Amino acid sequence: MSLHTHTFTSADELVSVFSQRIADTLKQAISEKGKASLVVSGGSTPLPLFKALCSRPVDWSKVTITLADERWVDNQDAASNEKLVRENLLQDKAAAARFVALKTQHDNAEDGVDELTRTFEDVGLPFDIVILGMGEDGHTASLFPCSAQVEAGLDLNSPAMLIATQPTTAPHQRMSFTLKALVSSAHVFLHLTGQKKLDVLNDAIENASELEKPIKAVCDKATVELMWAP
Ligand SMILES: O=C(O)[C@H](O)[C@@H](O)[C@H](O)[C@H](O)COP(=O)(O)O
Repeated sequence: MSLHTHTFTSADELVSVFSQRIADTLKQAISEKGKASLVVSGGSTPLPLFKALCSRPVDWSKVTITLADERWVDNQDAASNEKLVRENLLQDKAAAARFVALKTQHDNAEDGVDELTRTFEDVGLPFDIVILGMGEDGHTASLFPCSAQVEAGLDLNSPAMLIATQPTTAPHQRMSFTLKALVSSAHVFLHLTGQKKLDVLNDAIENASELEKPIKAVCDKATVELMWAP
Protein backbone atom coordinates (compact mmCIF):
# COMPACT_ATOMS: atom_id res chain seq x y z
CA MET A 1 0.00 0.00 0.00
CA SER A 2 1.99 3.02 1.15
CA LEU A 3 4.46 4.44 3.62
CA HIS A 4 4.01 7.95 5.01
CA THR A 5 7.11 9.21 6.76
CA HIS A 6 7.02 11.66 9.66
CA THR A 7 10.56 12.83 10.42
CA PHE A 8 11.34 14.46 13.77
CA THR A 9 14.43 16.34 14.84
CA SER A 10 14.82 14.29 18.03
CA ALA A 11 13.41 11.24 19.75
CA ASP A 12 11.89 13.57 22.36
CA GLU A 13 9.99 15.52 19.74
CA LEU A 14 8.82 12.26 18.18
CA VAL A 15 7.52 10.99 21.52
CA SER A 16 5.71 14.24 22.25
CA VAL A 17 3.91 14.36 18.90
CA PHE A 18 3.33 10.60 18.63
CA SER A 19 1.88 10.23 22.13
CA GLN A 20 -0.56 13.06 21.39
CA ARG A 21 -1.50 11.44 18.09
CA ILE A 22 -2.14 8.08 19.76
CA ALA A 23 -4.22 9.74 22.48
CA ASP A 24 -6.29 11.61 19.89
CA THR A 25 -6.86 8.44 17.87
CA LEU A 26 -7.93 6.50 20.95
CA LYS A 27 -10.34 9.30 21.92
CA GLN A 28 -11.80 9.28 18.41
CA ALA A 29 -12.36 5.52 18.52
CA ILE A 30 -13.96 5.80 21.96
CA SER A 31 -16.28 8.55 20.78
CA GLU A 32 -17.33 6.42 17.79
CA LYS A 33 -17.55 2.96 19.39
CA GLY A 34 -17.34 3.43 23.14
CA LYS A 35 -14.04 1.55 23.23
CA ALA A 36 -10.59 1.43 21.65
CA SER A 37 -7.72 -1.02 21.21
CA LEU A 38 -4.01 -0.35 21.18
CA VAL A 39 -1.34 -2.88 20.23
CA VAL A 40 2.21 -2.03 21.24
CA SER A 41 5.58 -3.64 20.59
CA GLY A 42 8.28 -4.58 23.03
CA GLY A 43 11.98 -4.00 22.70
CA SER A 44 13.82 -0.85 23.72
CA THR A 45 12.50 1.79 21.29
CA PRO A 46 9.01 2.29 22.80
CA LEU A 47 10.09 2.88 26.41
CA PRO A 48 10.05 6.73 26.26
CA LEU A 49 6.79 6.61 24.33
CA PHE A 50 5.18 4.47 27.04
CA LYS A 51 6.33 6.90 29.72
CA ALA A 52 4.77 9.85 27.87
CA LEU A 53 1.61 8.09 26.75
CA CYS A 54 0.56 6.87 30.18
CA SER A 55 -0.10 10.40 31.42
CA ARG A 56 -2.16 11.53 28.42
CA PRO A 57 -5.77 12.30 29.32
CA VAL A 58 -7.73 9.49 27.66
CA ASP A 59 -10.61 7.48 29.14
CA TRP A 60 -8.23 4.60 29.57
CA SER A 61 -10.92 2.45 31.23
CA LYS A 62 -12.33 2.02 27.71
CA VAL A 63 -9.00 1.03 26.17
CA THR A 64 -7.72 -2.52 25.68
CA ILE A 65 -3.95 -2.78 25.37
CA THR A 66 -2.06 -5.79 24.11
CA LEU A 67 1.23 -6.66 22.42
CA ALA A 68 2.14 -7.24 18.79
CA ASP A 69 4.34 -10.06 20.05
CA GLU A 70 5.64 -11.62 23.22
CA ARG A 71 8.71 -13.57 24.23
CA TRP A 72 7.61 -16.94 25.72
CA VAL A 73 9.00 -16.26 29.17
CA ASP A 74 7.46 -15.75 32.59
CA ASN A 75 5.84 -12.34 32.95
CA GLN A 76 8.33 -11.52 35.72
CA ASP A 77 11.30 -12.26 33.44
CA ALA A 78 13.37 -9.25 32.37
CA ALA A 79 12.78 -10.25 28.72
CA SER A 80 8.99 -10.16 29.08
CA ASN A 81 7.27 -7.52 26.98
CA GLU A 82 4.30 -7.75 29.35
CA LYS A 83 6.59 -6.73 32.22
CA LEU A 84 7.83 -3.77 30.17
CA VAL A 85 4.27 -2.66 29.46
CA ARG A 86 3.03 -3.17 32.99
CA GLU A 87 5.93 -1.19 34.47
CA ASN A 88 5.98 1.65 31.94
CA LEU A 89 2.68 1.99 30.09
CA LEU A 90 0.06 0.69 32.52
CA GLN A 91 0.95 3.48 34.90
CA ASP A 92 -0.50 6.88 35.86
CA LYS A 93 -3.75 7.50 33.92
CA ALA A 94 -3.22 4.45 31.70
CA ALA A 95 -3.31 2.18 34.76
CA ALA A 96 -7.08 2.10 34.16
CA ALA A 97 -6.66 0.34 30.80
CA ARG A 98 -7.39 -3.36 30.35
CA PHE A 99 -4.28 -5.34 29.45
CA VAL A 100 -4.59 -8.63 27.60
CA ALA A 101 -1.45 -10.73 27.86
CA LEU A 102 0.03 -12.63 24.92
CA LYS A 103 1.42 -15.39 27.13
CA THR A 104 -0.45 -18.39 28.52
CA GLN A 105 0.61 -20.95 31.12
CA HIS A 106 1.59 -23.45 28.42
CA ASP A 107 5.25 -24.46 28.34
CA ASN A 108 5.33 -24.25 24.56
CA ALA A 109 4.02 -21.24 22.65
CA GLU A 110 2.44 -23.49 20.00
CA ASP A 111 0.16 -24.91 22.68
CA GLY A 112 -0.97 -21.41 23.65
CA VAL A 113 -2.20 -20.38 20.20
CA ASP A 114 -5.75 -21.78 20.51
CA GLU A 115 -6.40 -20.21 23.91
CA LEU A 116 -5.09 -16.82 22.78
CA THR A 117 -7.09 -17.01 19.55
CA ARG A 118 -10.28 -17.49 21.60
CA THR A 119 -9.26 -14.59 23.84
CA PHE A 120 -8.76 -12.27 20.89
CA GLU A 121 -11.95 -13.42 19.19
CA ASP A 122 -13.63 -12.01 22.30
CA VAL A 123 -11.52 -8.84 22.26
CA GLY A 124 -12.45 -8.40 18.62
CA LEU A 125 -10.25 -7.51 15.66
CA PRO A 126 -9.46 -5.31 13.81
CA PHE A 127 -7.47 -3.25 16.28
CA ASP A 128 -7.66 0.53 16.23
CA ILE A 129 -3.92 1.17 16.55
CA VAL A 130 -0.89 -1.07 16.03
CA ILE A 131 2.57 0.28 16.79
CA LEU A 132 5.31 -1.87 15.32
CA GLY A 133 9.06 -1.82 15.79
CA MET A 134 11.66 -3.35 13.50
CA GLY A 135 14.88 -5.24 14.09
CA GLU A 136 17.99 -4.68 12.00
CA ASP A 137 17.28 -8.01 10.27
CA GLY A 138 13.98 -6.60 9.01
CA HIS A 139 11.78 -8.53 11.45
CA THR A 140 8.70 -6.91 12.86
CA ALA A 141 6.50 -8.15 15.69
CA SER A 142 8.04 -11.65 16.00
CA LEU A 143 7.91 -12.39 12.29
CA PHE A 144 11.60 -13.17 11.96
CA PRO A 145 13.16 -13.86 8.55
CA CYS A 146 15.33 -16.52 10.16
CA SER A 147 12.42 -18.52 11.56
CA ALA A 148 10.82 -21.56 9.96
CA GLN A 149 7.42 -19.95 10.56
CA VAL A 150 7.97 -16.74 8.60
CA GLU A 151 6.10 -17.89 5.51
CA ALA A 152 3.07 -18.96 7.55
CA GLY A 153 3.16 -15.71 9.53
CA LEU A 154 3.05 -13.65 6.33
CA ASP A 155 0.41 -15.78 4.59
CA LEU A 156 -2.64 -13.58 4.04
CA ASN A 157 -4.63 -16.61 2.86
CA SER A 158 -4.33 -18.24 6.28
CA PRO A 159 -7.10 -17.44 8.77
CA ALA A 160 -4.60 -17.54 11.66
CA MET A 161 -4.38 -14.36 13.73
CA LEU A 162 -1.58 -15.64 15.97
CA ILE A 163 1.50 -17.76 15.38
CA ALA A 164 4.19 -19.29 17.56
CA THR A 165 7.63 -18.53 16.15
CA GLN A 166 11.17 -19.62 16.96
CA PRO A 167 13.86 -17.16 15.87
CA THR A 168 17.32 -18.61 15.37
CA THR A 169 19.12 -15.27 15.67
CA ALA A 170 17.34 -13.99 18.80
CA PRO A 171 16.49 -15.61 22.12
CA HIS A 172 13.17 -17.12 23.23
CA GLN A 173 10.29 -18.73 21.48
CA ARG A 174 7.69 -16.07 20.62
CA MET A 175 3.99 -15.48 20.16
CA SER A 176 3.20 -13.05 17.38
CA PHE A 177 0.19 -11.63 15.65
CA THR A 178 0.27 -12.60 12.00
CA LEU A 179 0.70 -10.15 9.15
CA LYS A 180 -2.99 -10.55 8.37
CA ALA A 181 -4.04 -9.51 11.88
CA LEU A 182 -1.57 -6.63 12.04
CA VAL A 183 -2.38 -5.05 8.68
CA SER A 184 -6.13 -5.28 9.26
CA SER A 185 -5.75 -2.58 11.94
CA ALA A 186 -7.25 0.85 11.35
CA HIS A 187 -3.95 2.64 12.01
CA VAL A 188 -0.54 0.99 11.54
CA PHE A 189 2.47 2.89 12.86
CA LEU A 190 6.14 1.97 12.59
CA HIS A 191 8.24 3.55 15.32
CA LEU A 192 11.96 3.68 14.53
CA THR A 193 14.91 5.69 15.75
CA GLY A 194 18.41 5.95 14.29
CA GLN A 195 19.84 6.15 10.78
CA LYS A 196 20.71 2.46 10.72
CA LYS A 197 17.09 1.37 11.05
CA LEU A 198 15.98 3.84 8.40
CA ASP A 199 18.60 2.41 6.05
CA VAL A 200 17.43 -1.14 6.81
CA LEU A 201 13.82 -0.15 6.12
CA ASN A 202 14.64 1.58 2.83
CA ASP A 203 16.80 -1.34 1.74
CA ALA A 204 14.01 -3.77 2.62
CA ILE A 205 11.45 -1.84 0.60
CA GLU A 206 13.73 -1.38 -2.41
CA ASN A 207 15.79 -4.56 -2.55
CA ALA A 208 14.38 -7.41 -0.50
CA SER A 209 11.62 -9.97 -0.69
CA GLU A 210 8.97 -10.10 2.01
CA LEU A 211 10.37 -13.37 3.33
CA GLU A 212 13.85 -11.82 3.55
CA LYS A 213 12.59 -8.69 5.33
CA PRO A 214 9.09 -9.14 6.80
CA ILE A 215 8.74 -5.38 7.44
CA LYS A 216 8.45 -5.04 3.66
CA ALA A 217 5.28 -7.14 3.77
CA VAL A 218 3.73 -4.73 6.28
CA CYS A 219 4.57 -1.73 4.08
CA ASP A 220 3.20 -3.55 1.01
CA LYS A 221 -0.05 -4.61 2.61
CA ALA A 222 -0.99 -1.64 4.83
CA THR A 223 -0.90 2.11 4.89
CA VAL A 224 1.95 2.59 7.33
CA GLU A 225 2.89 5.78 9.12
CA LEU A 226 6.59 5.80 9.91
CA MET A 227 7.49 7.83 12.99
CA TRP A 228 11.25 8.32 12.73
CA ALA A 229 13.89 10.38 14.52
CA PRO A 230 17.69 10.18 14.26
O1 LIG B 1 9.54 -8.20 21.35
C1 LIG B 1 10.20 -7.71 20.49
O2 LIG B 1 11.42 -7.88 20.40
C2 LIG B 1 9.53 -6.89 19.44
O3 LIG B 1 8.26 -6.51 19.55
C3 LIG B 1 10.31 -6.61 18.23
O4 LIG B 1 9.62 -6.76 17.04
C4 LIG B 1 10.93 -5.22 18.35
O5 LIG B 1 9.98 -4.24 18.03
C5 LIG B 1 12.14 -5.09 17.46
O6 LIG B 1 13.02 -6.15 17.72
C6 LIG B 1 12.86 -3.78 17.70
O7 LIG B 1 13.39 -3.79 18.98
P1 LIG B 1 14.22 -2.56 19.56
O8 LIG B 1 13.25 -1.46 19.76
O9 LIG B 1 14.75 -3.07 20.87
O10 LIG B 1 15.27 -2.25 18.56
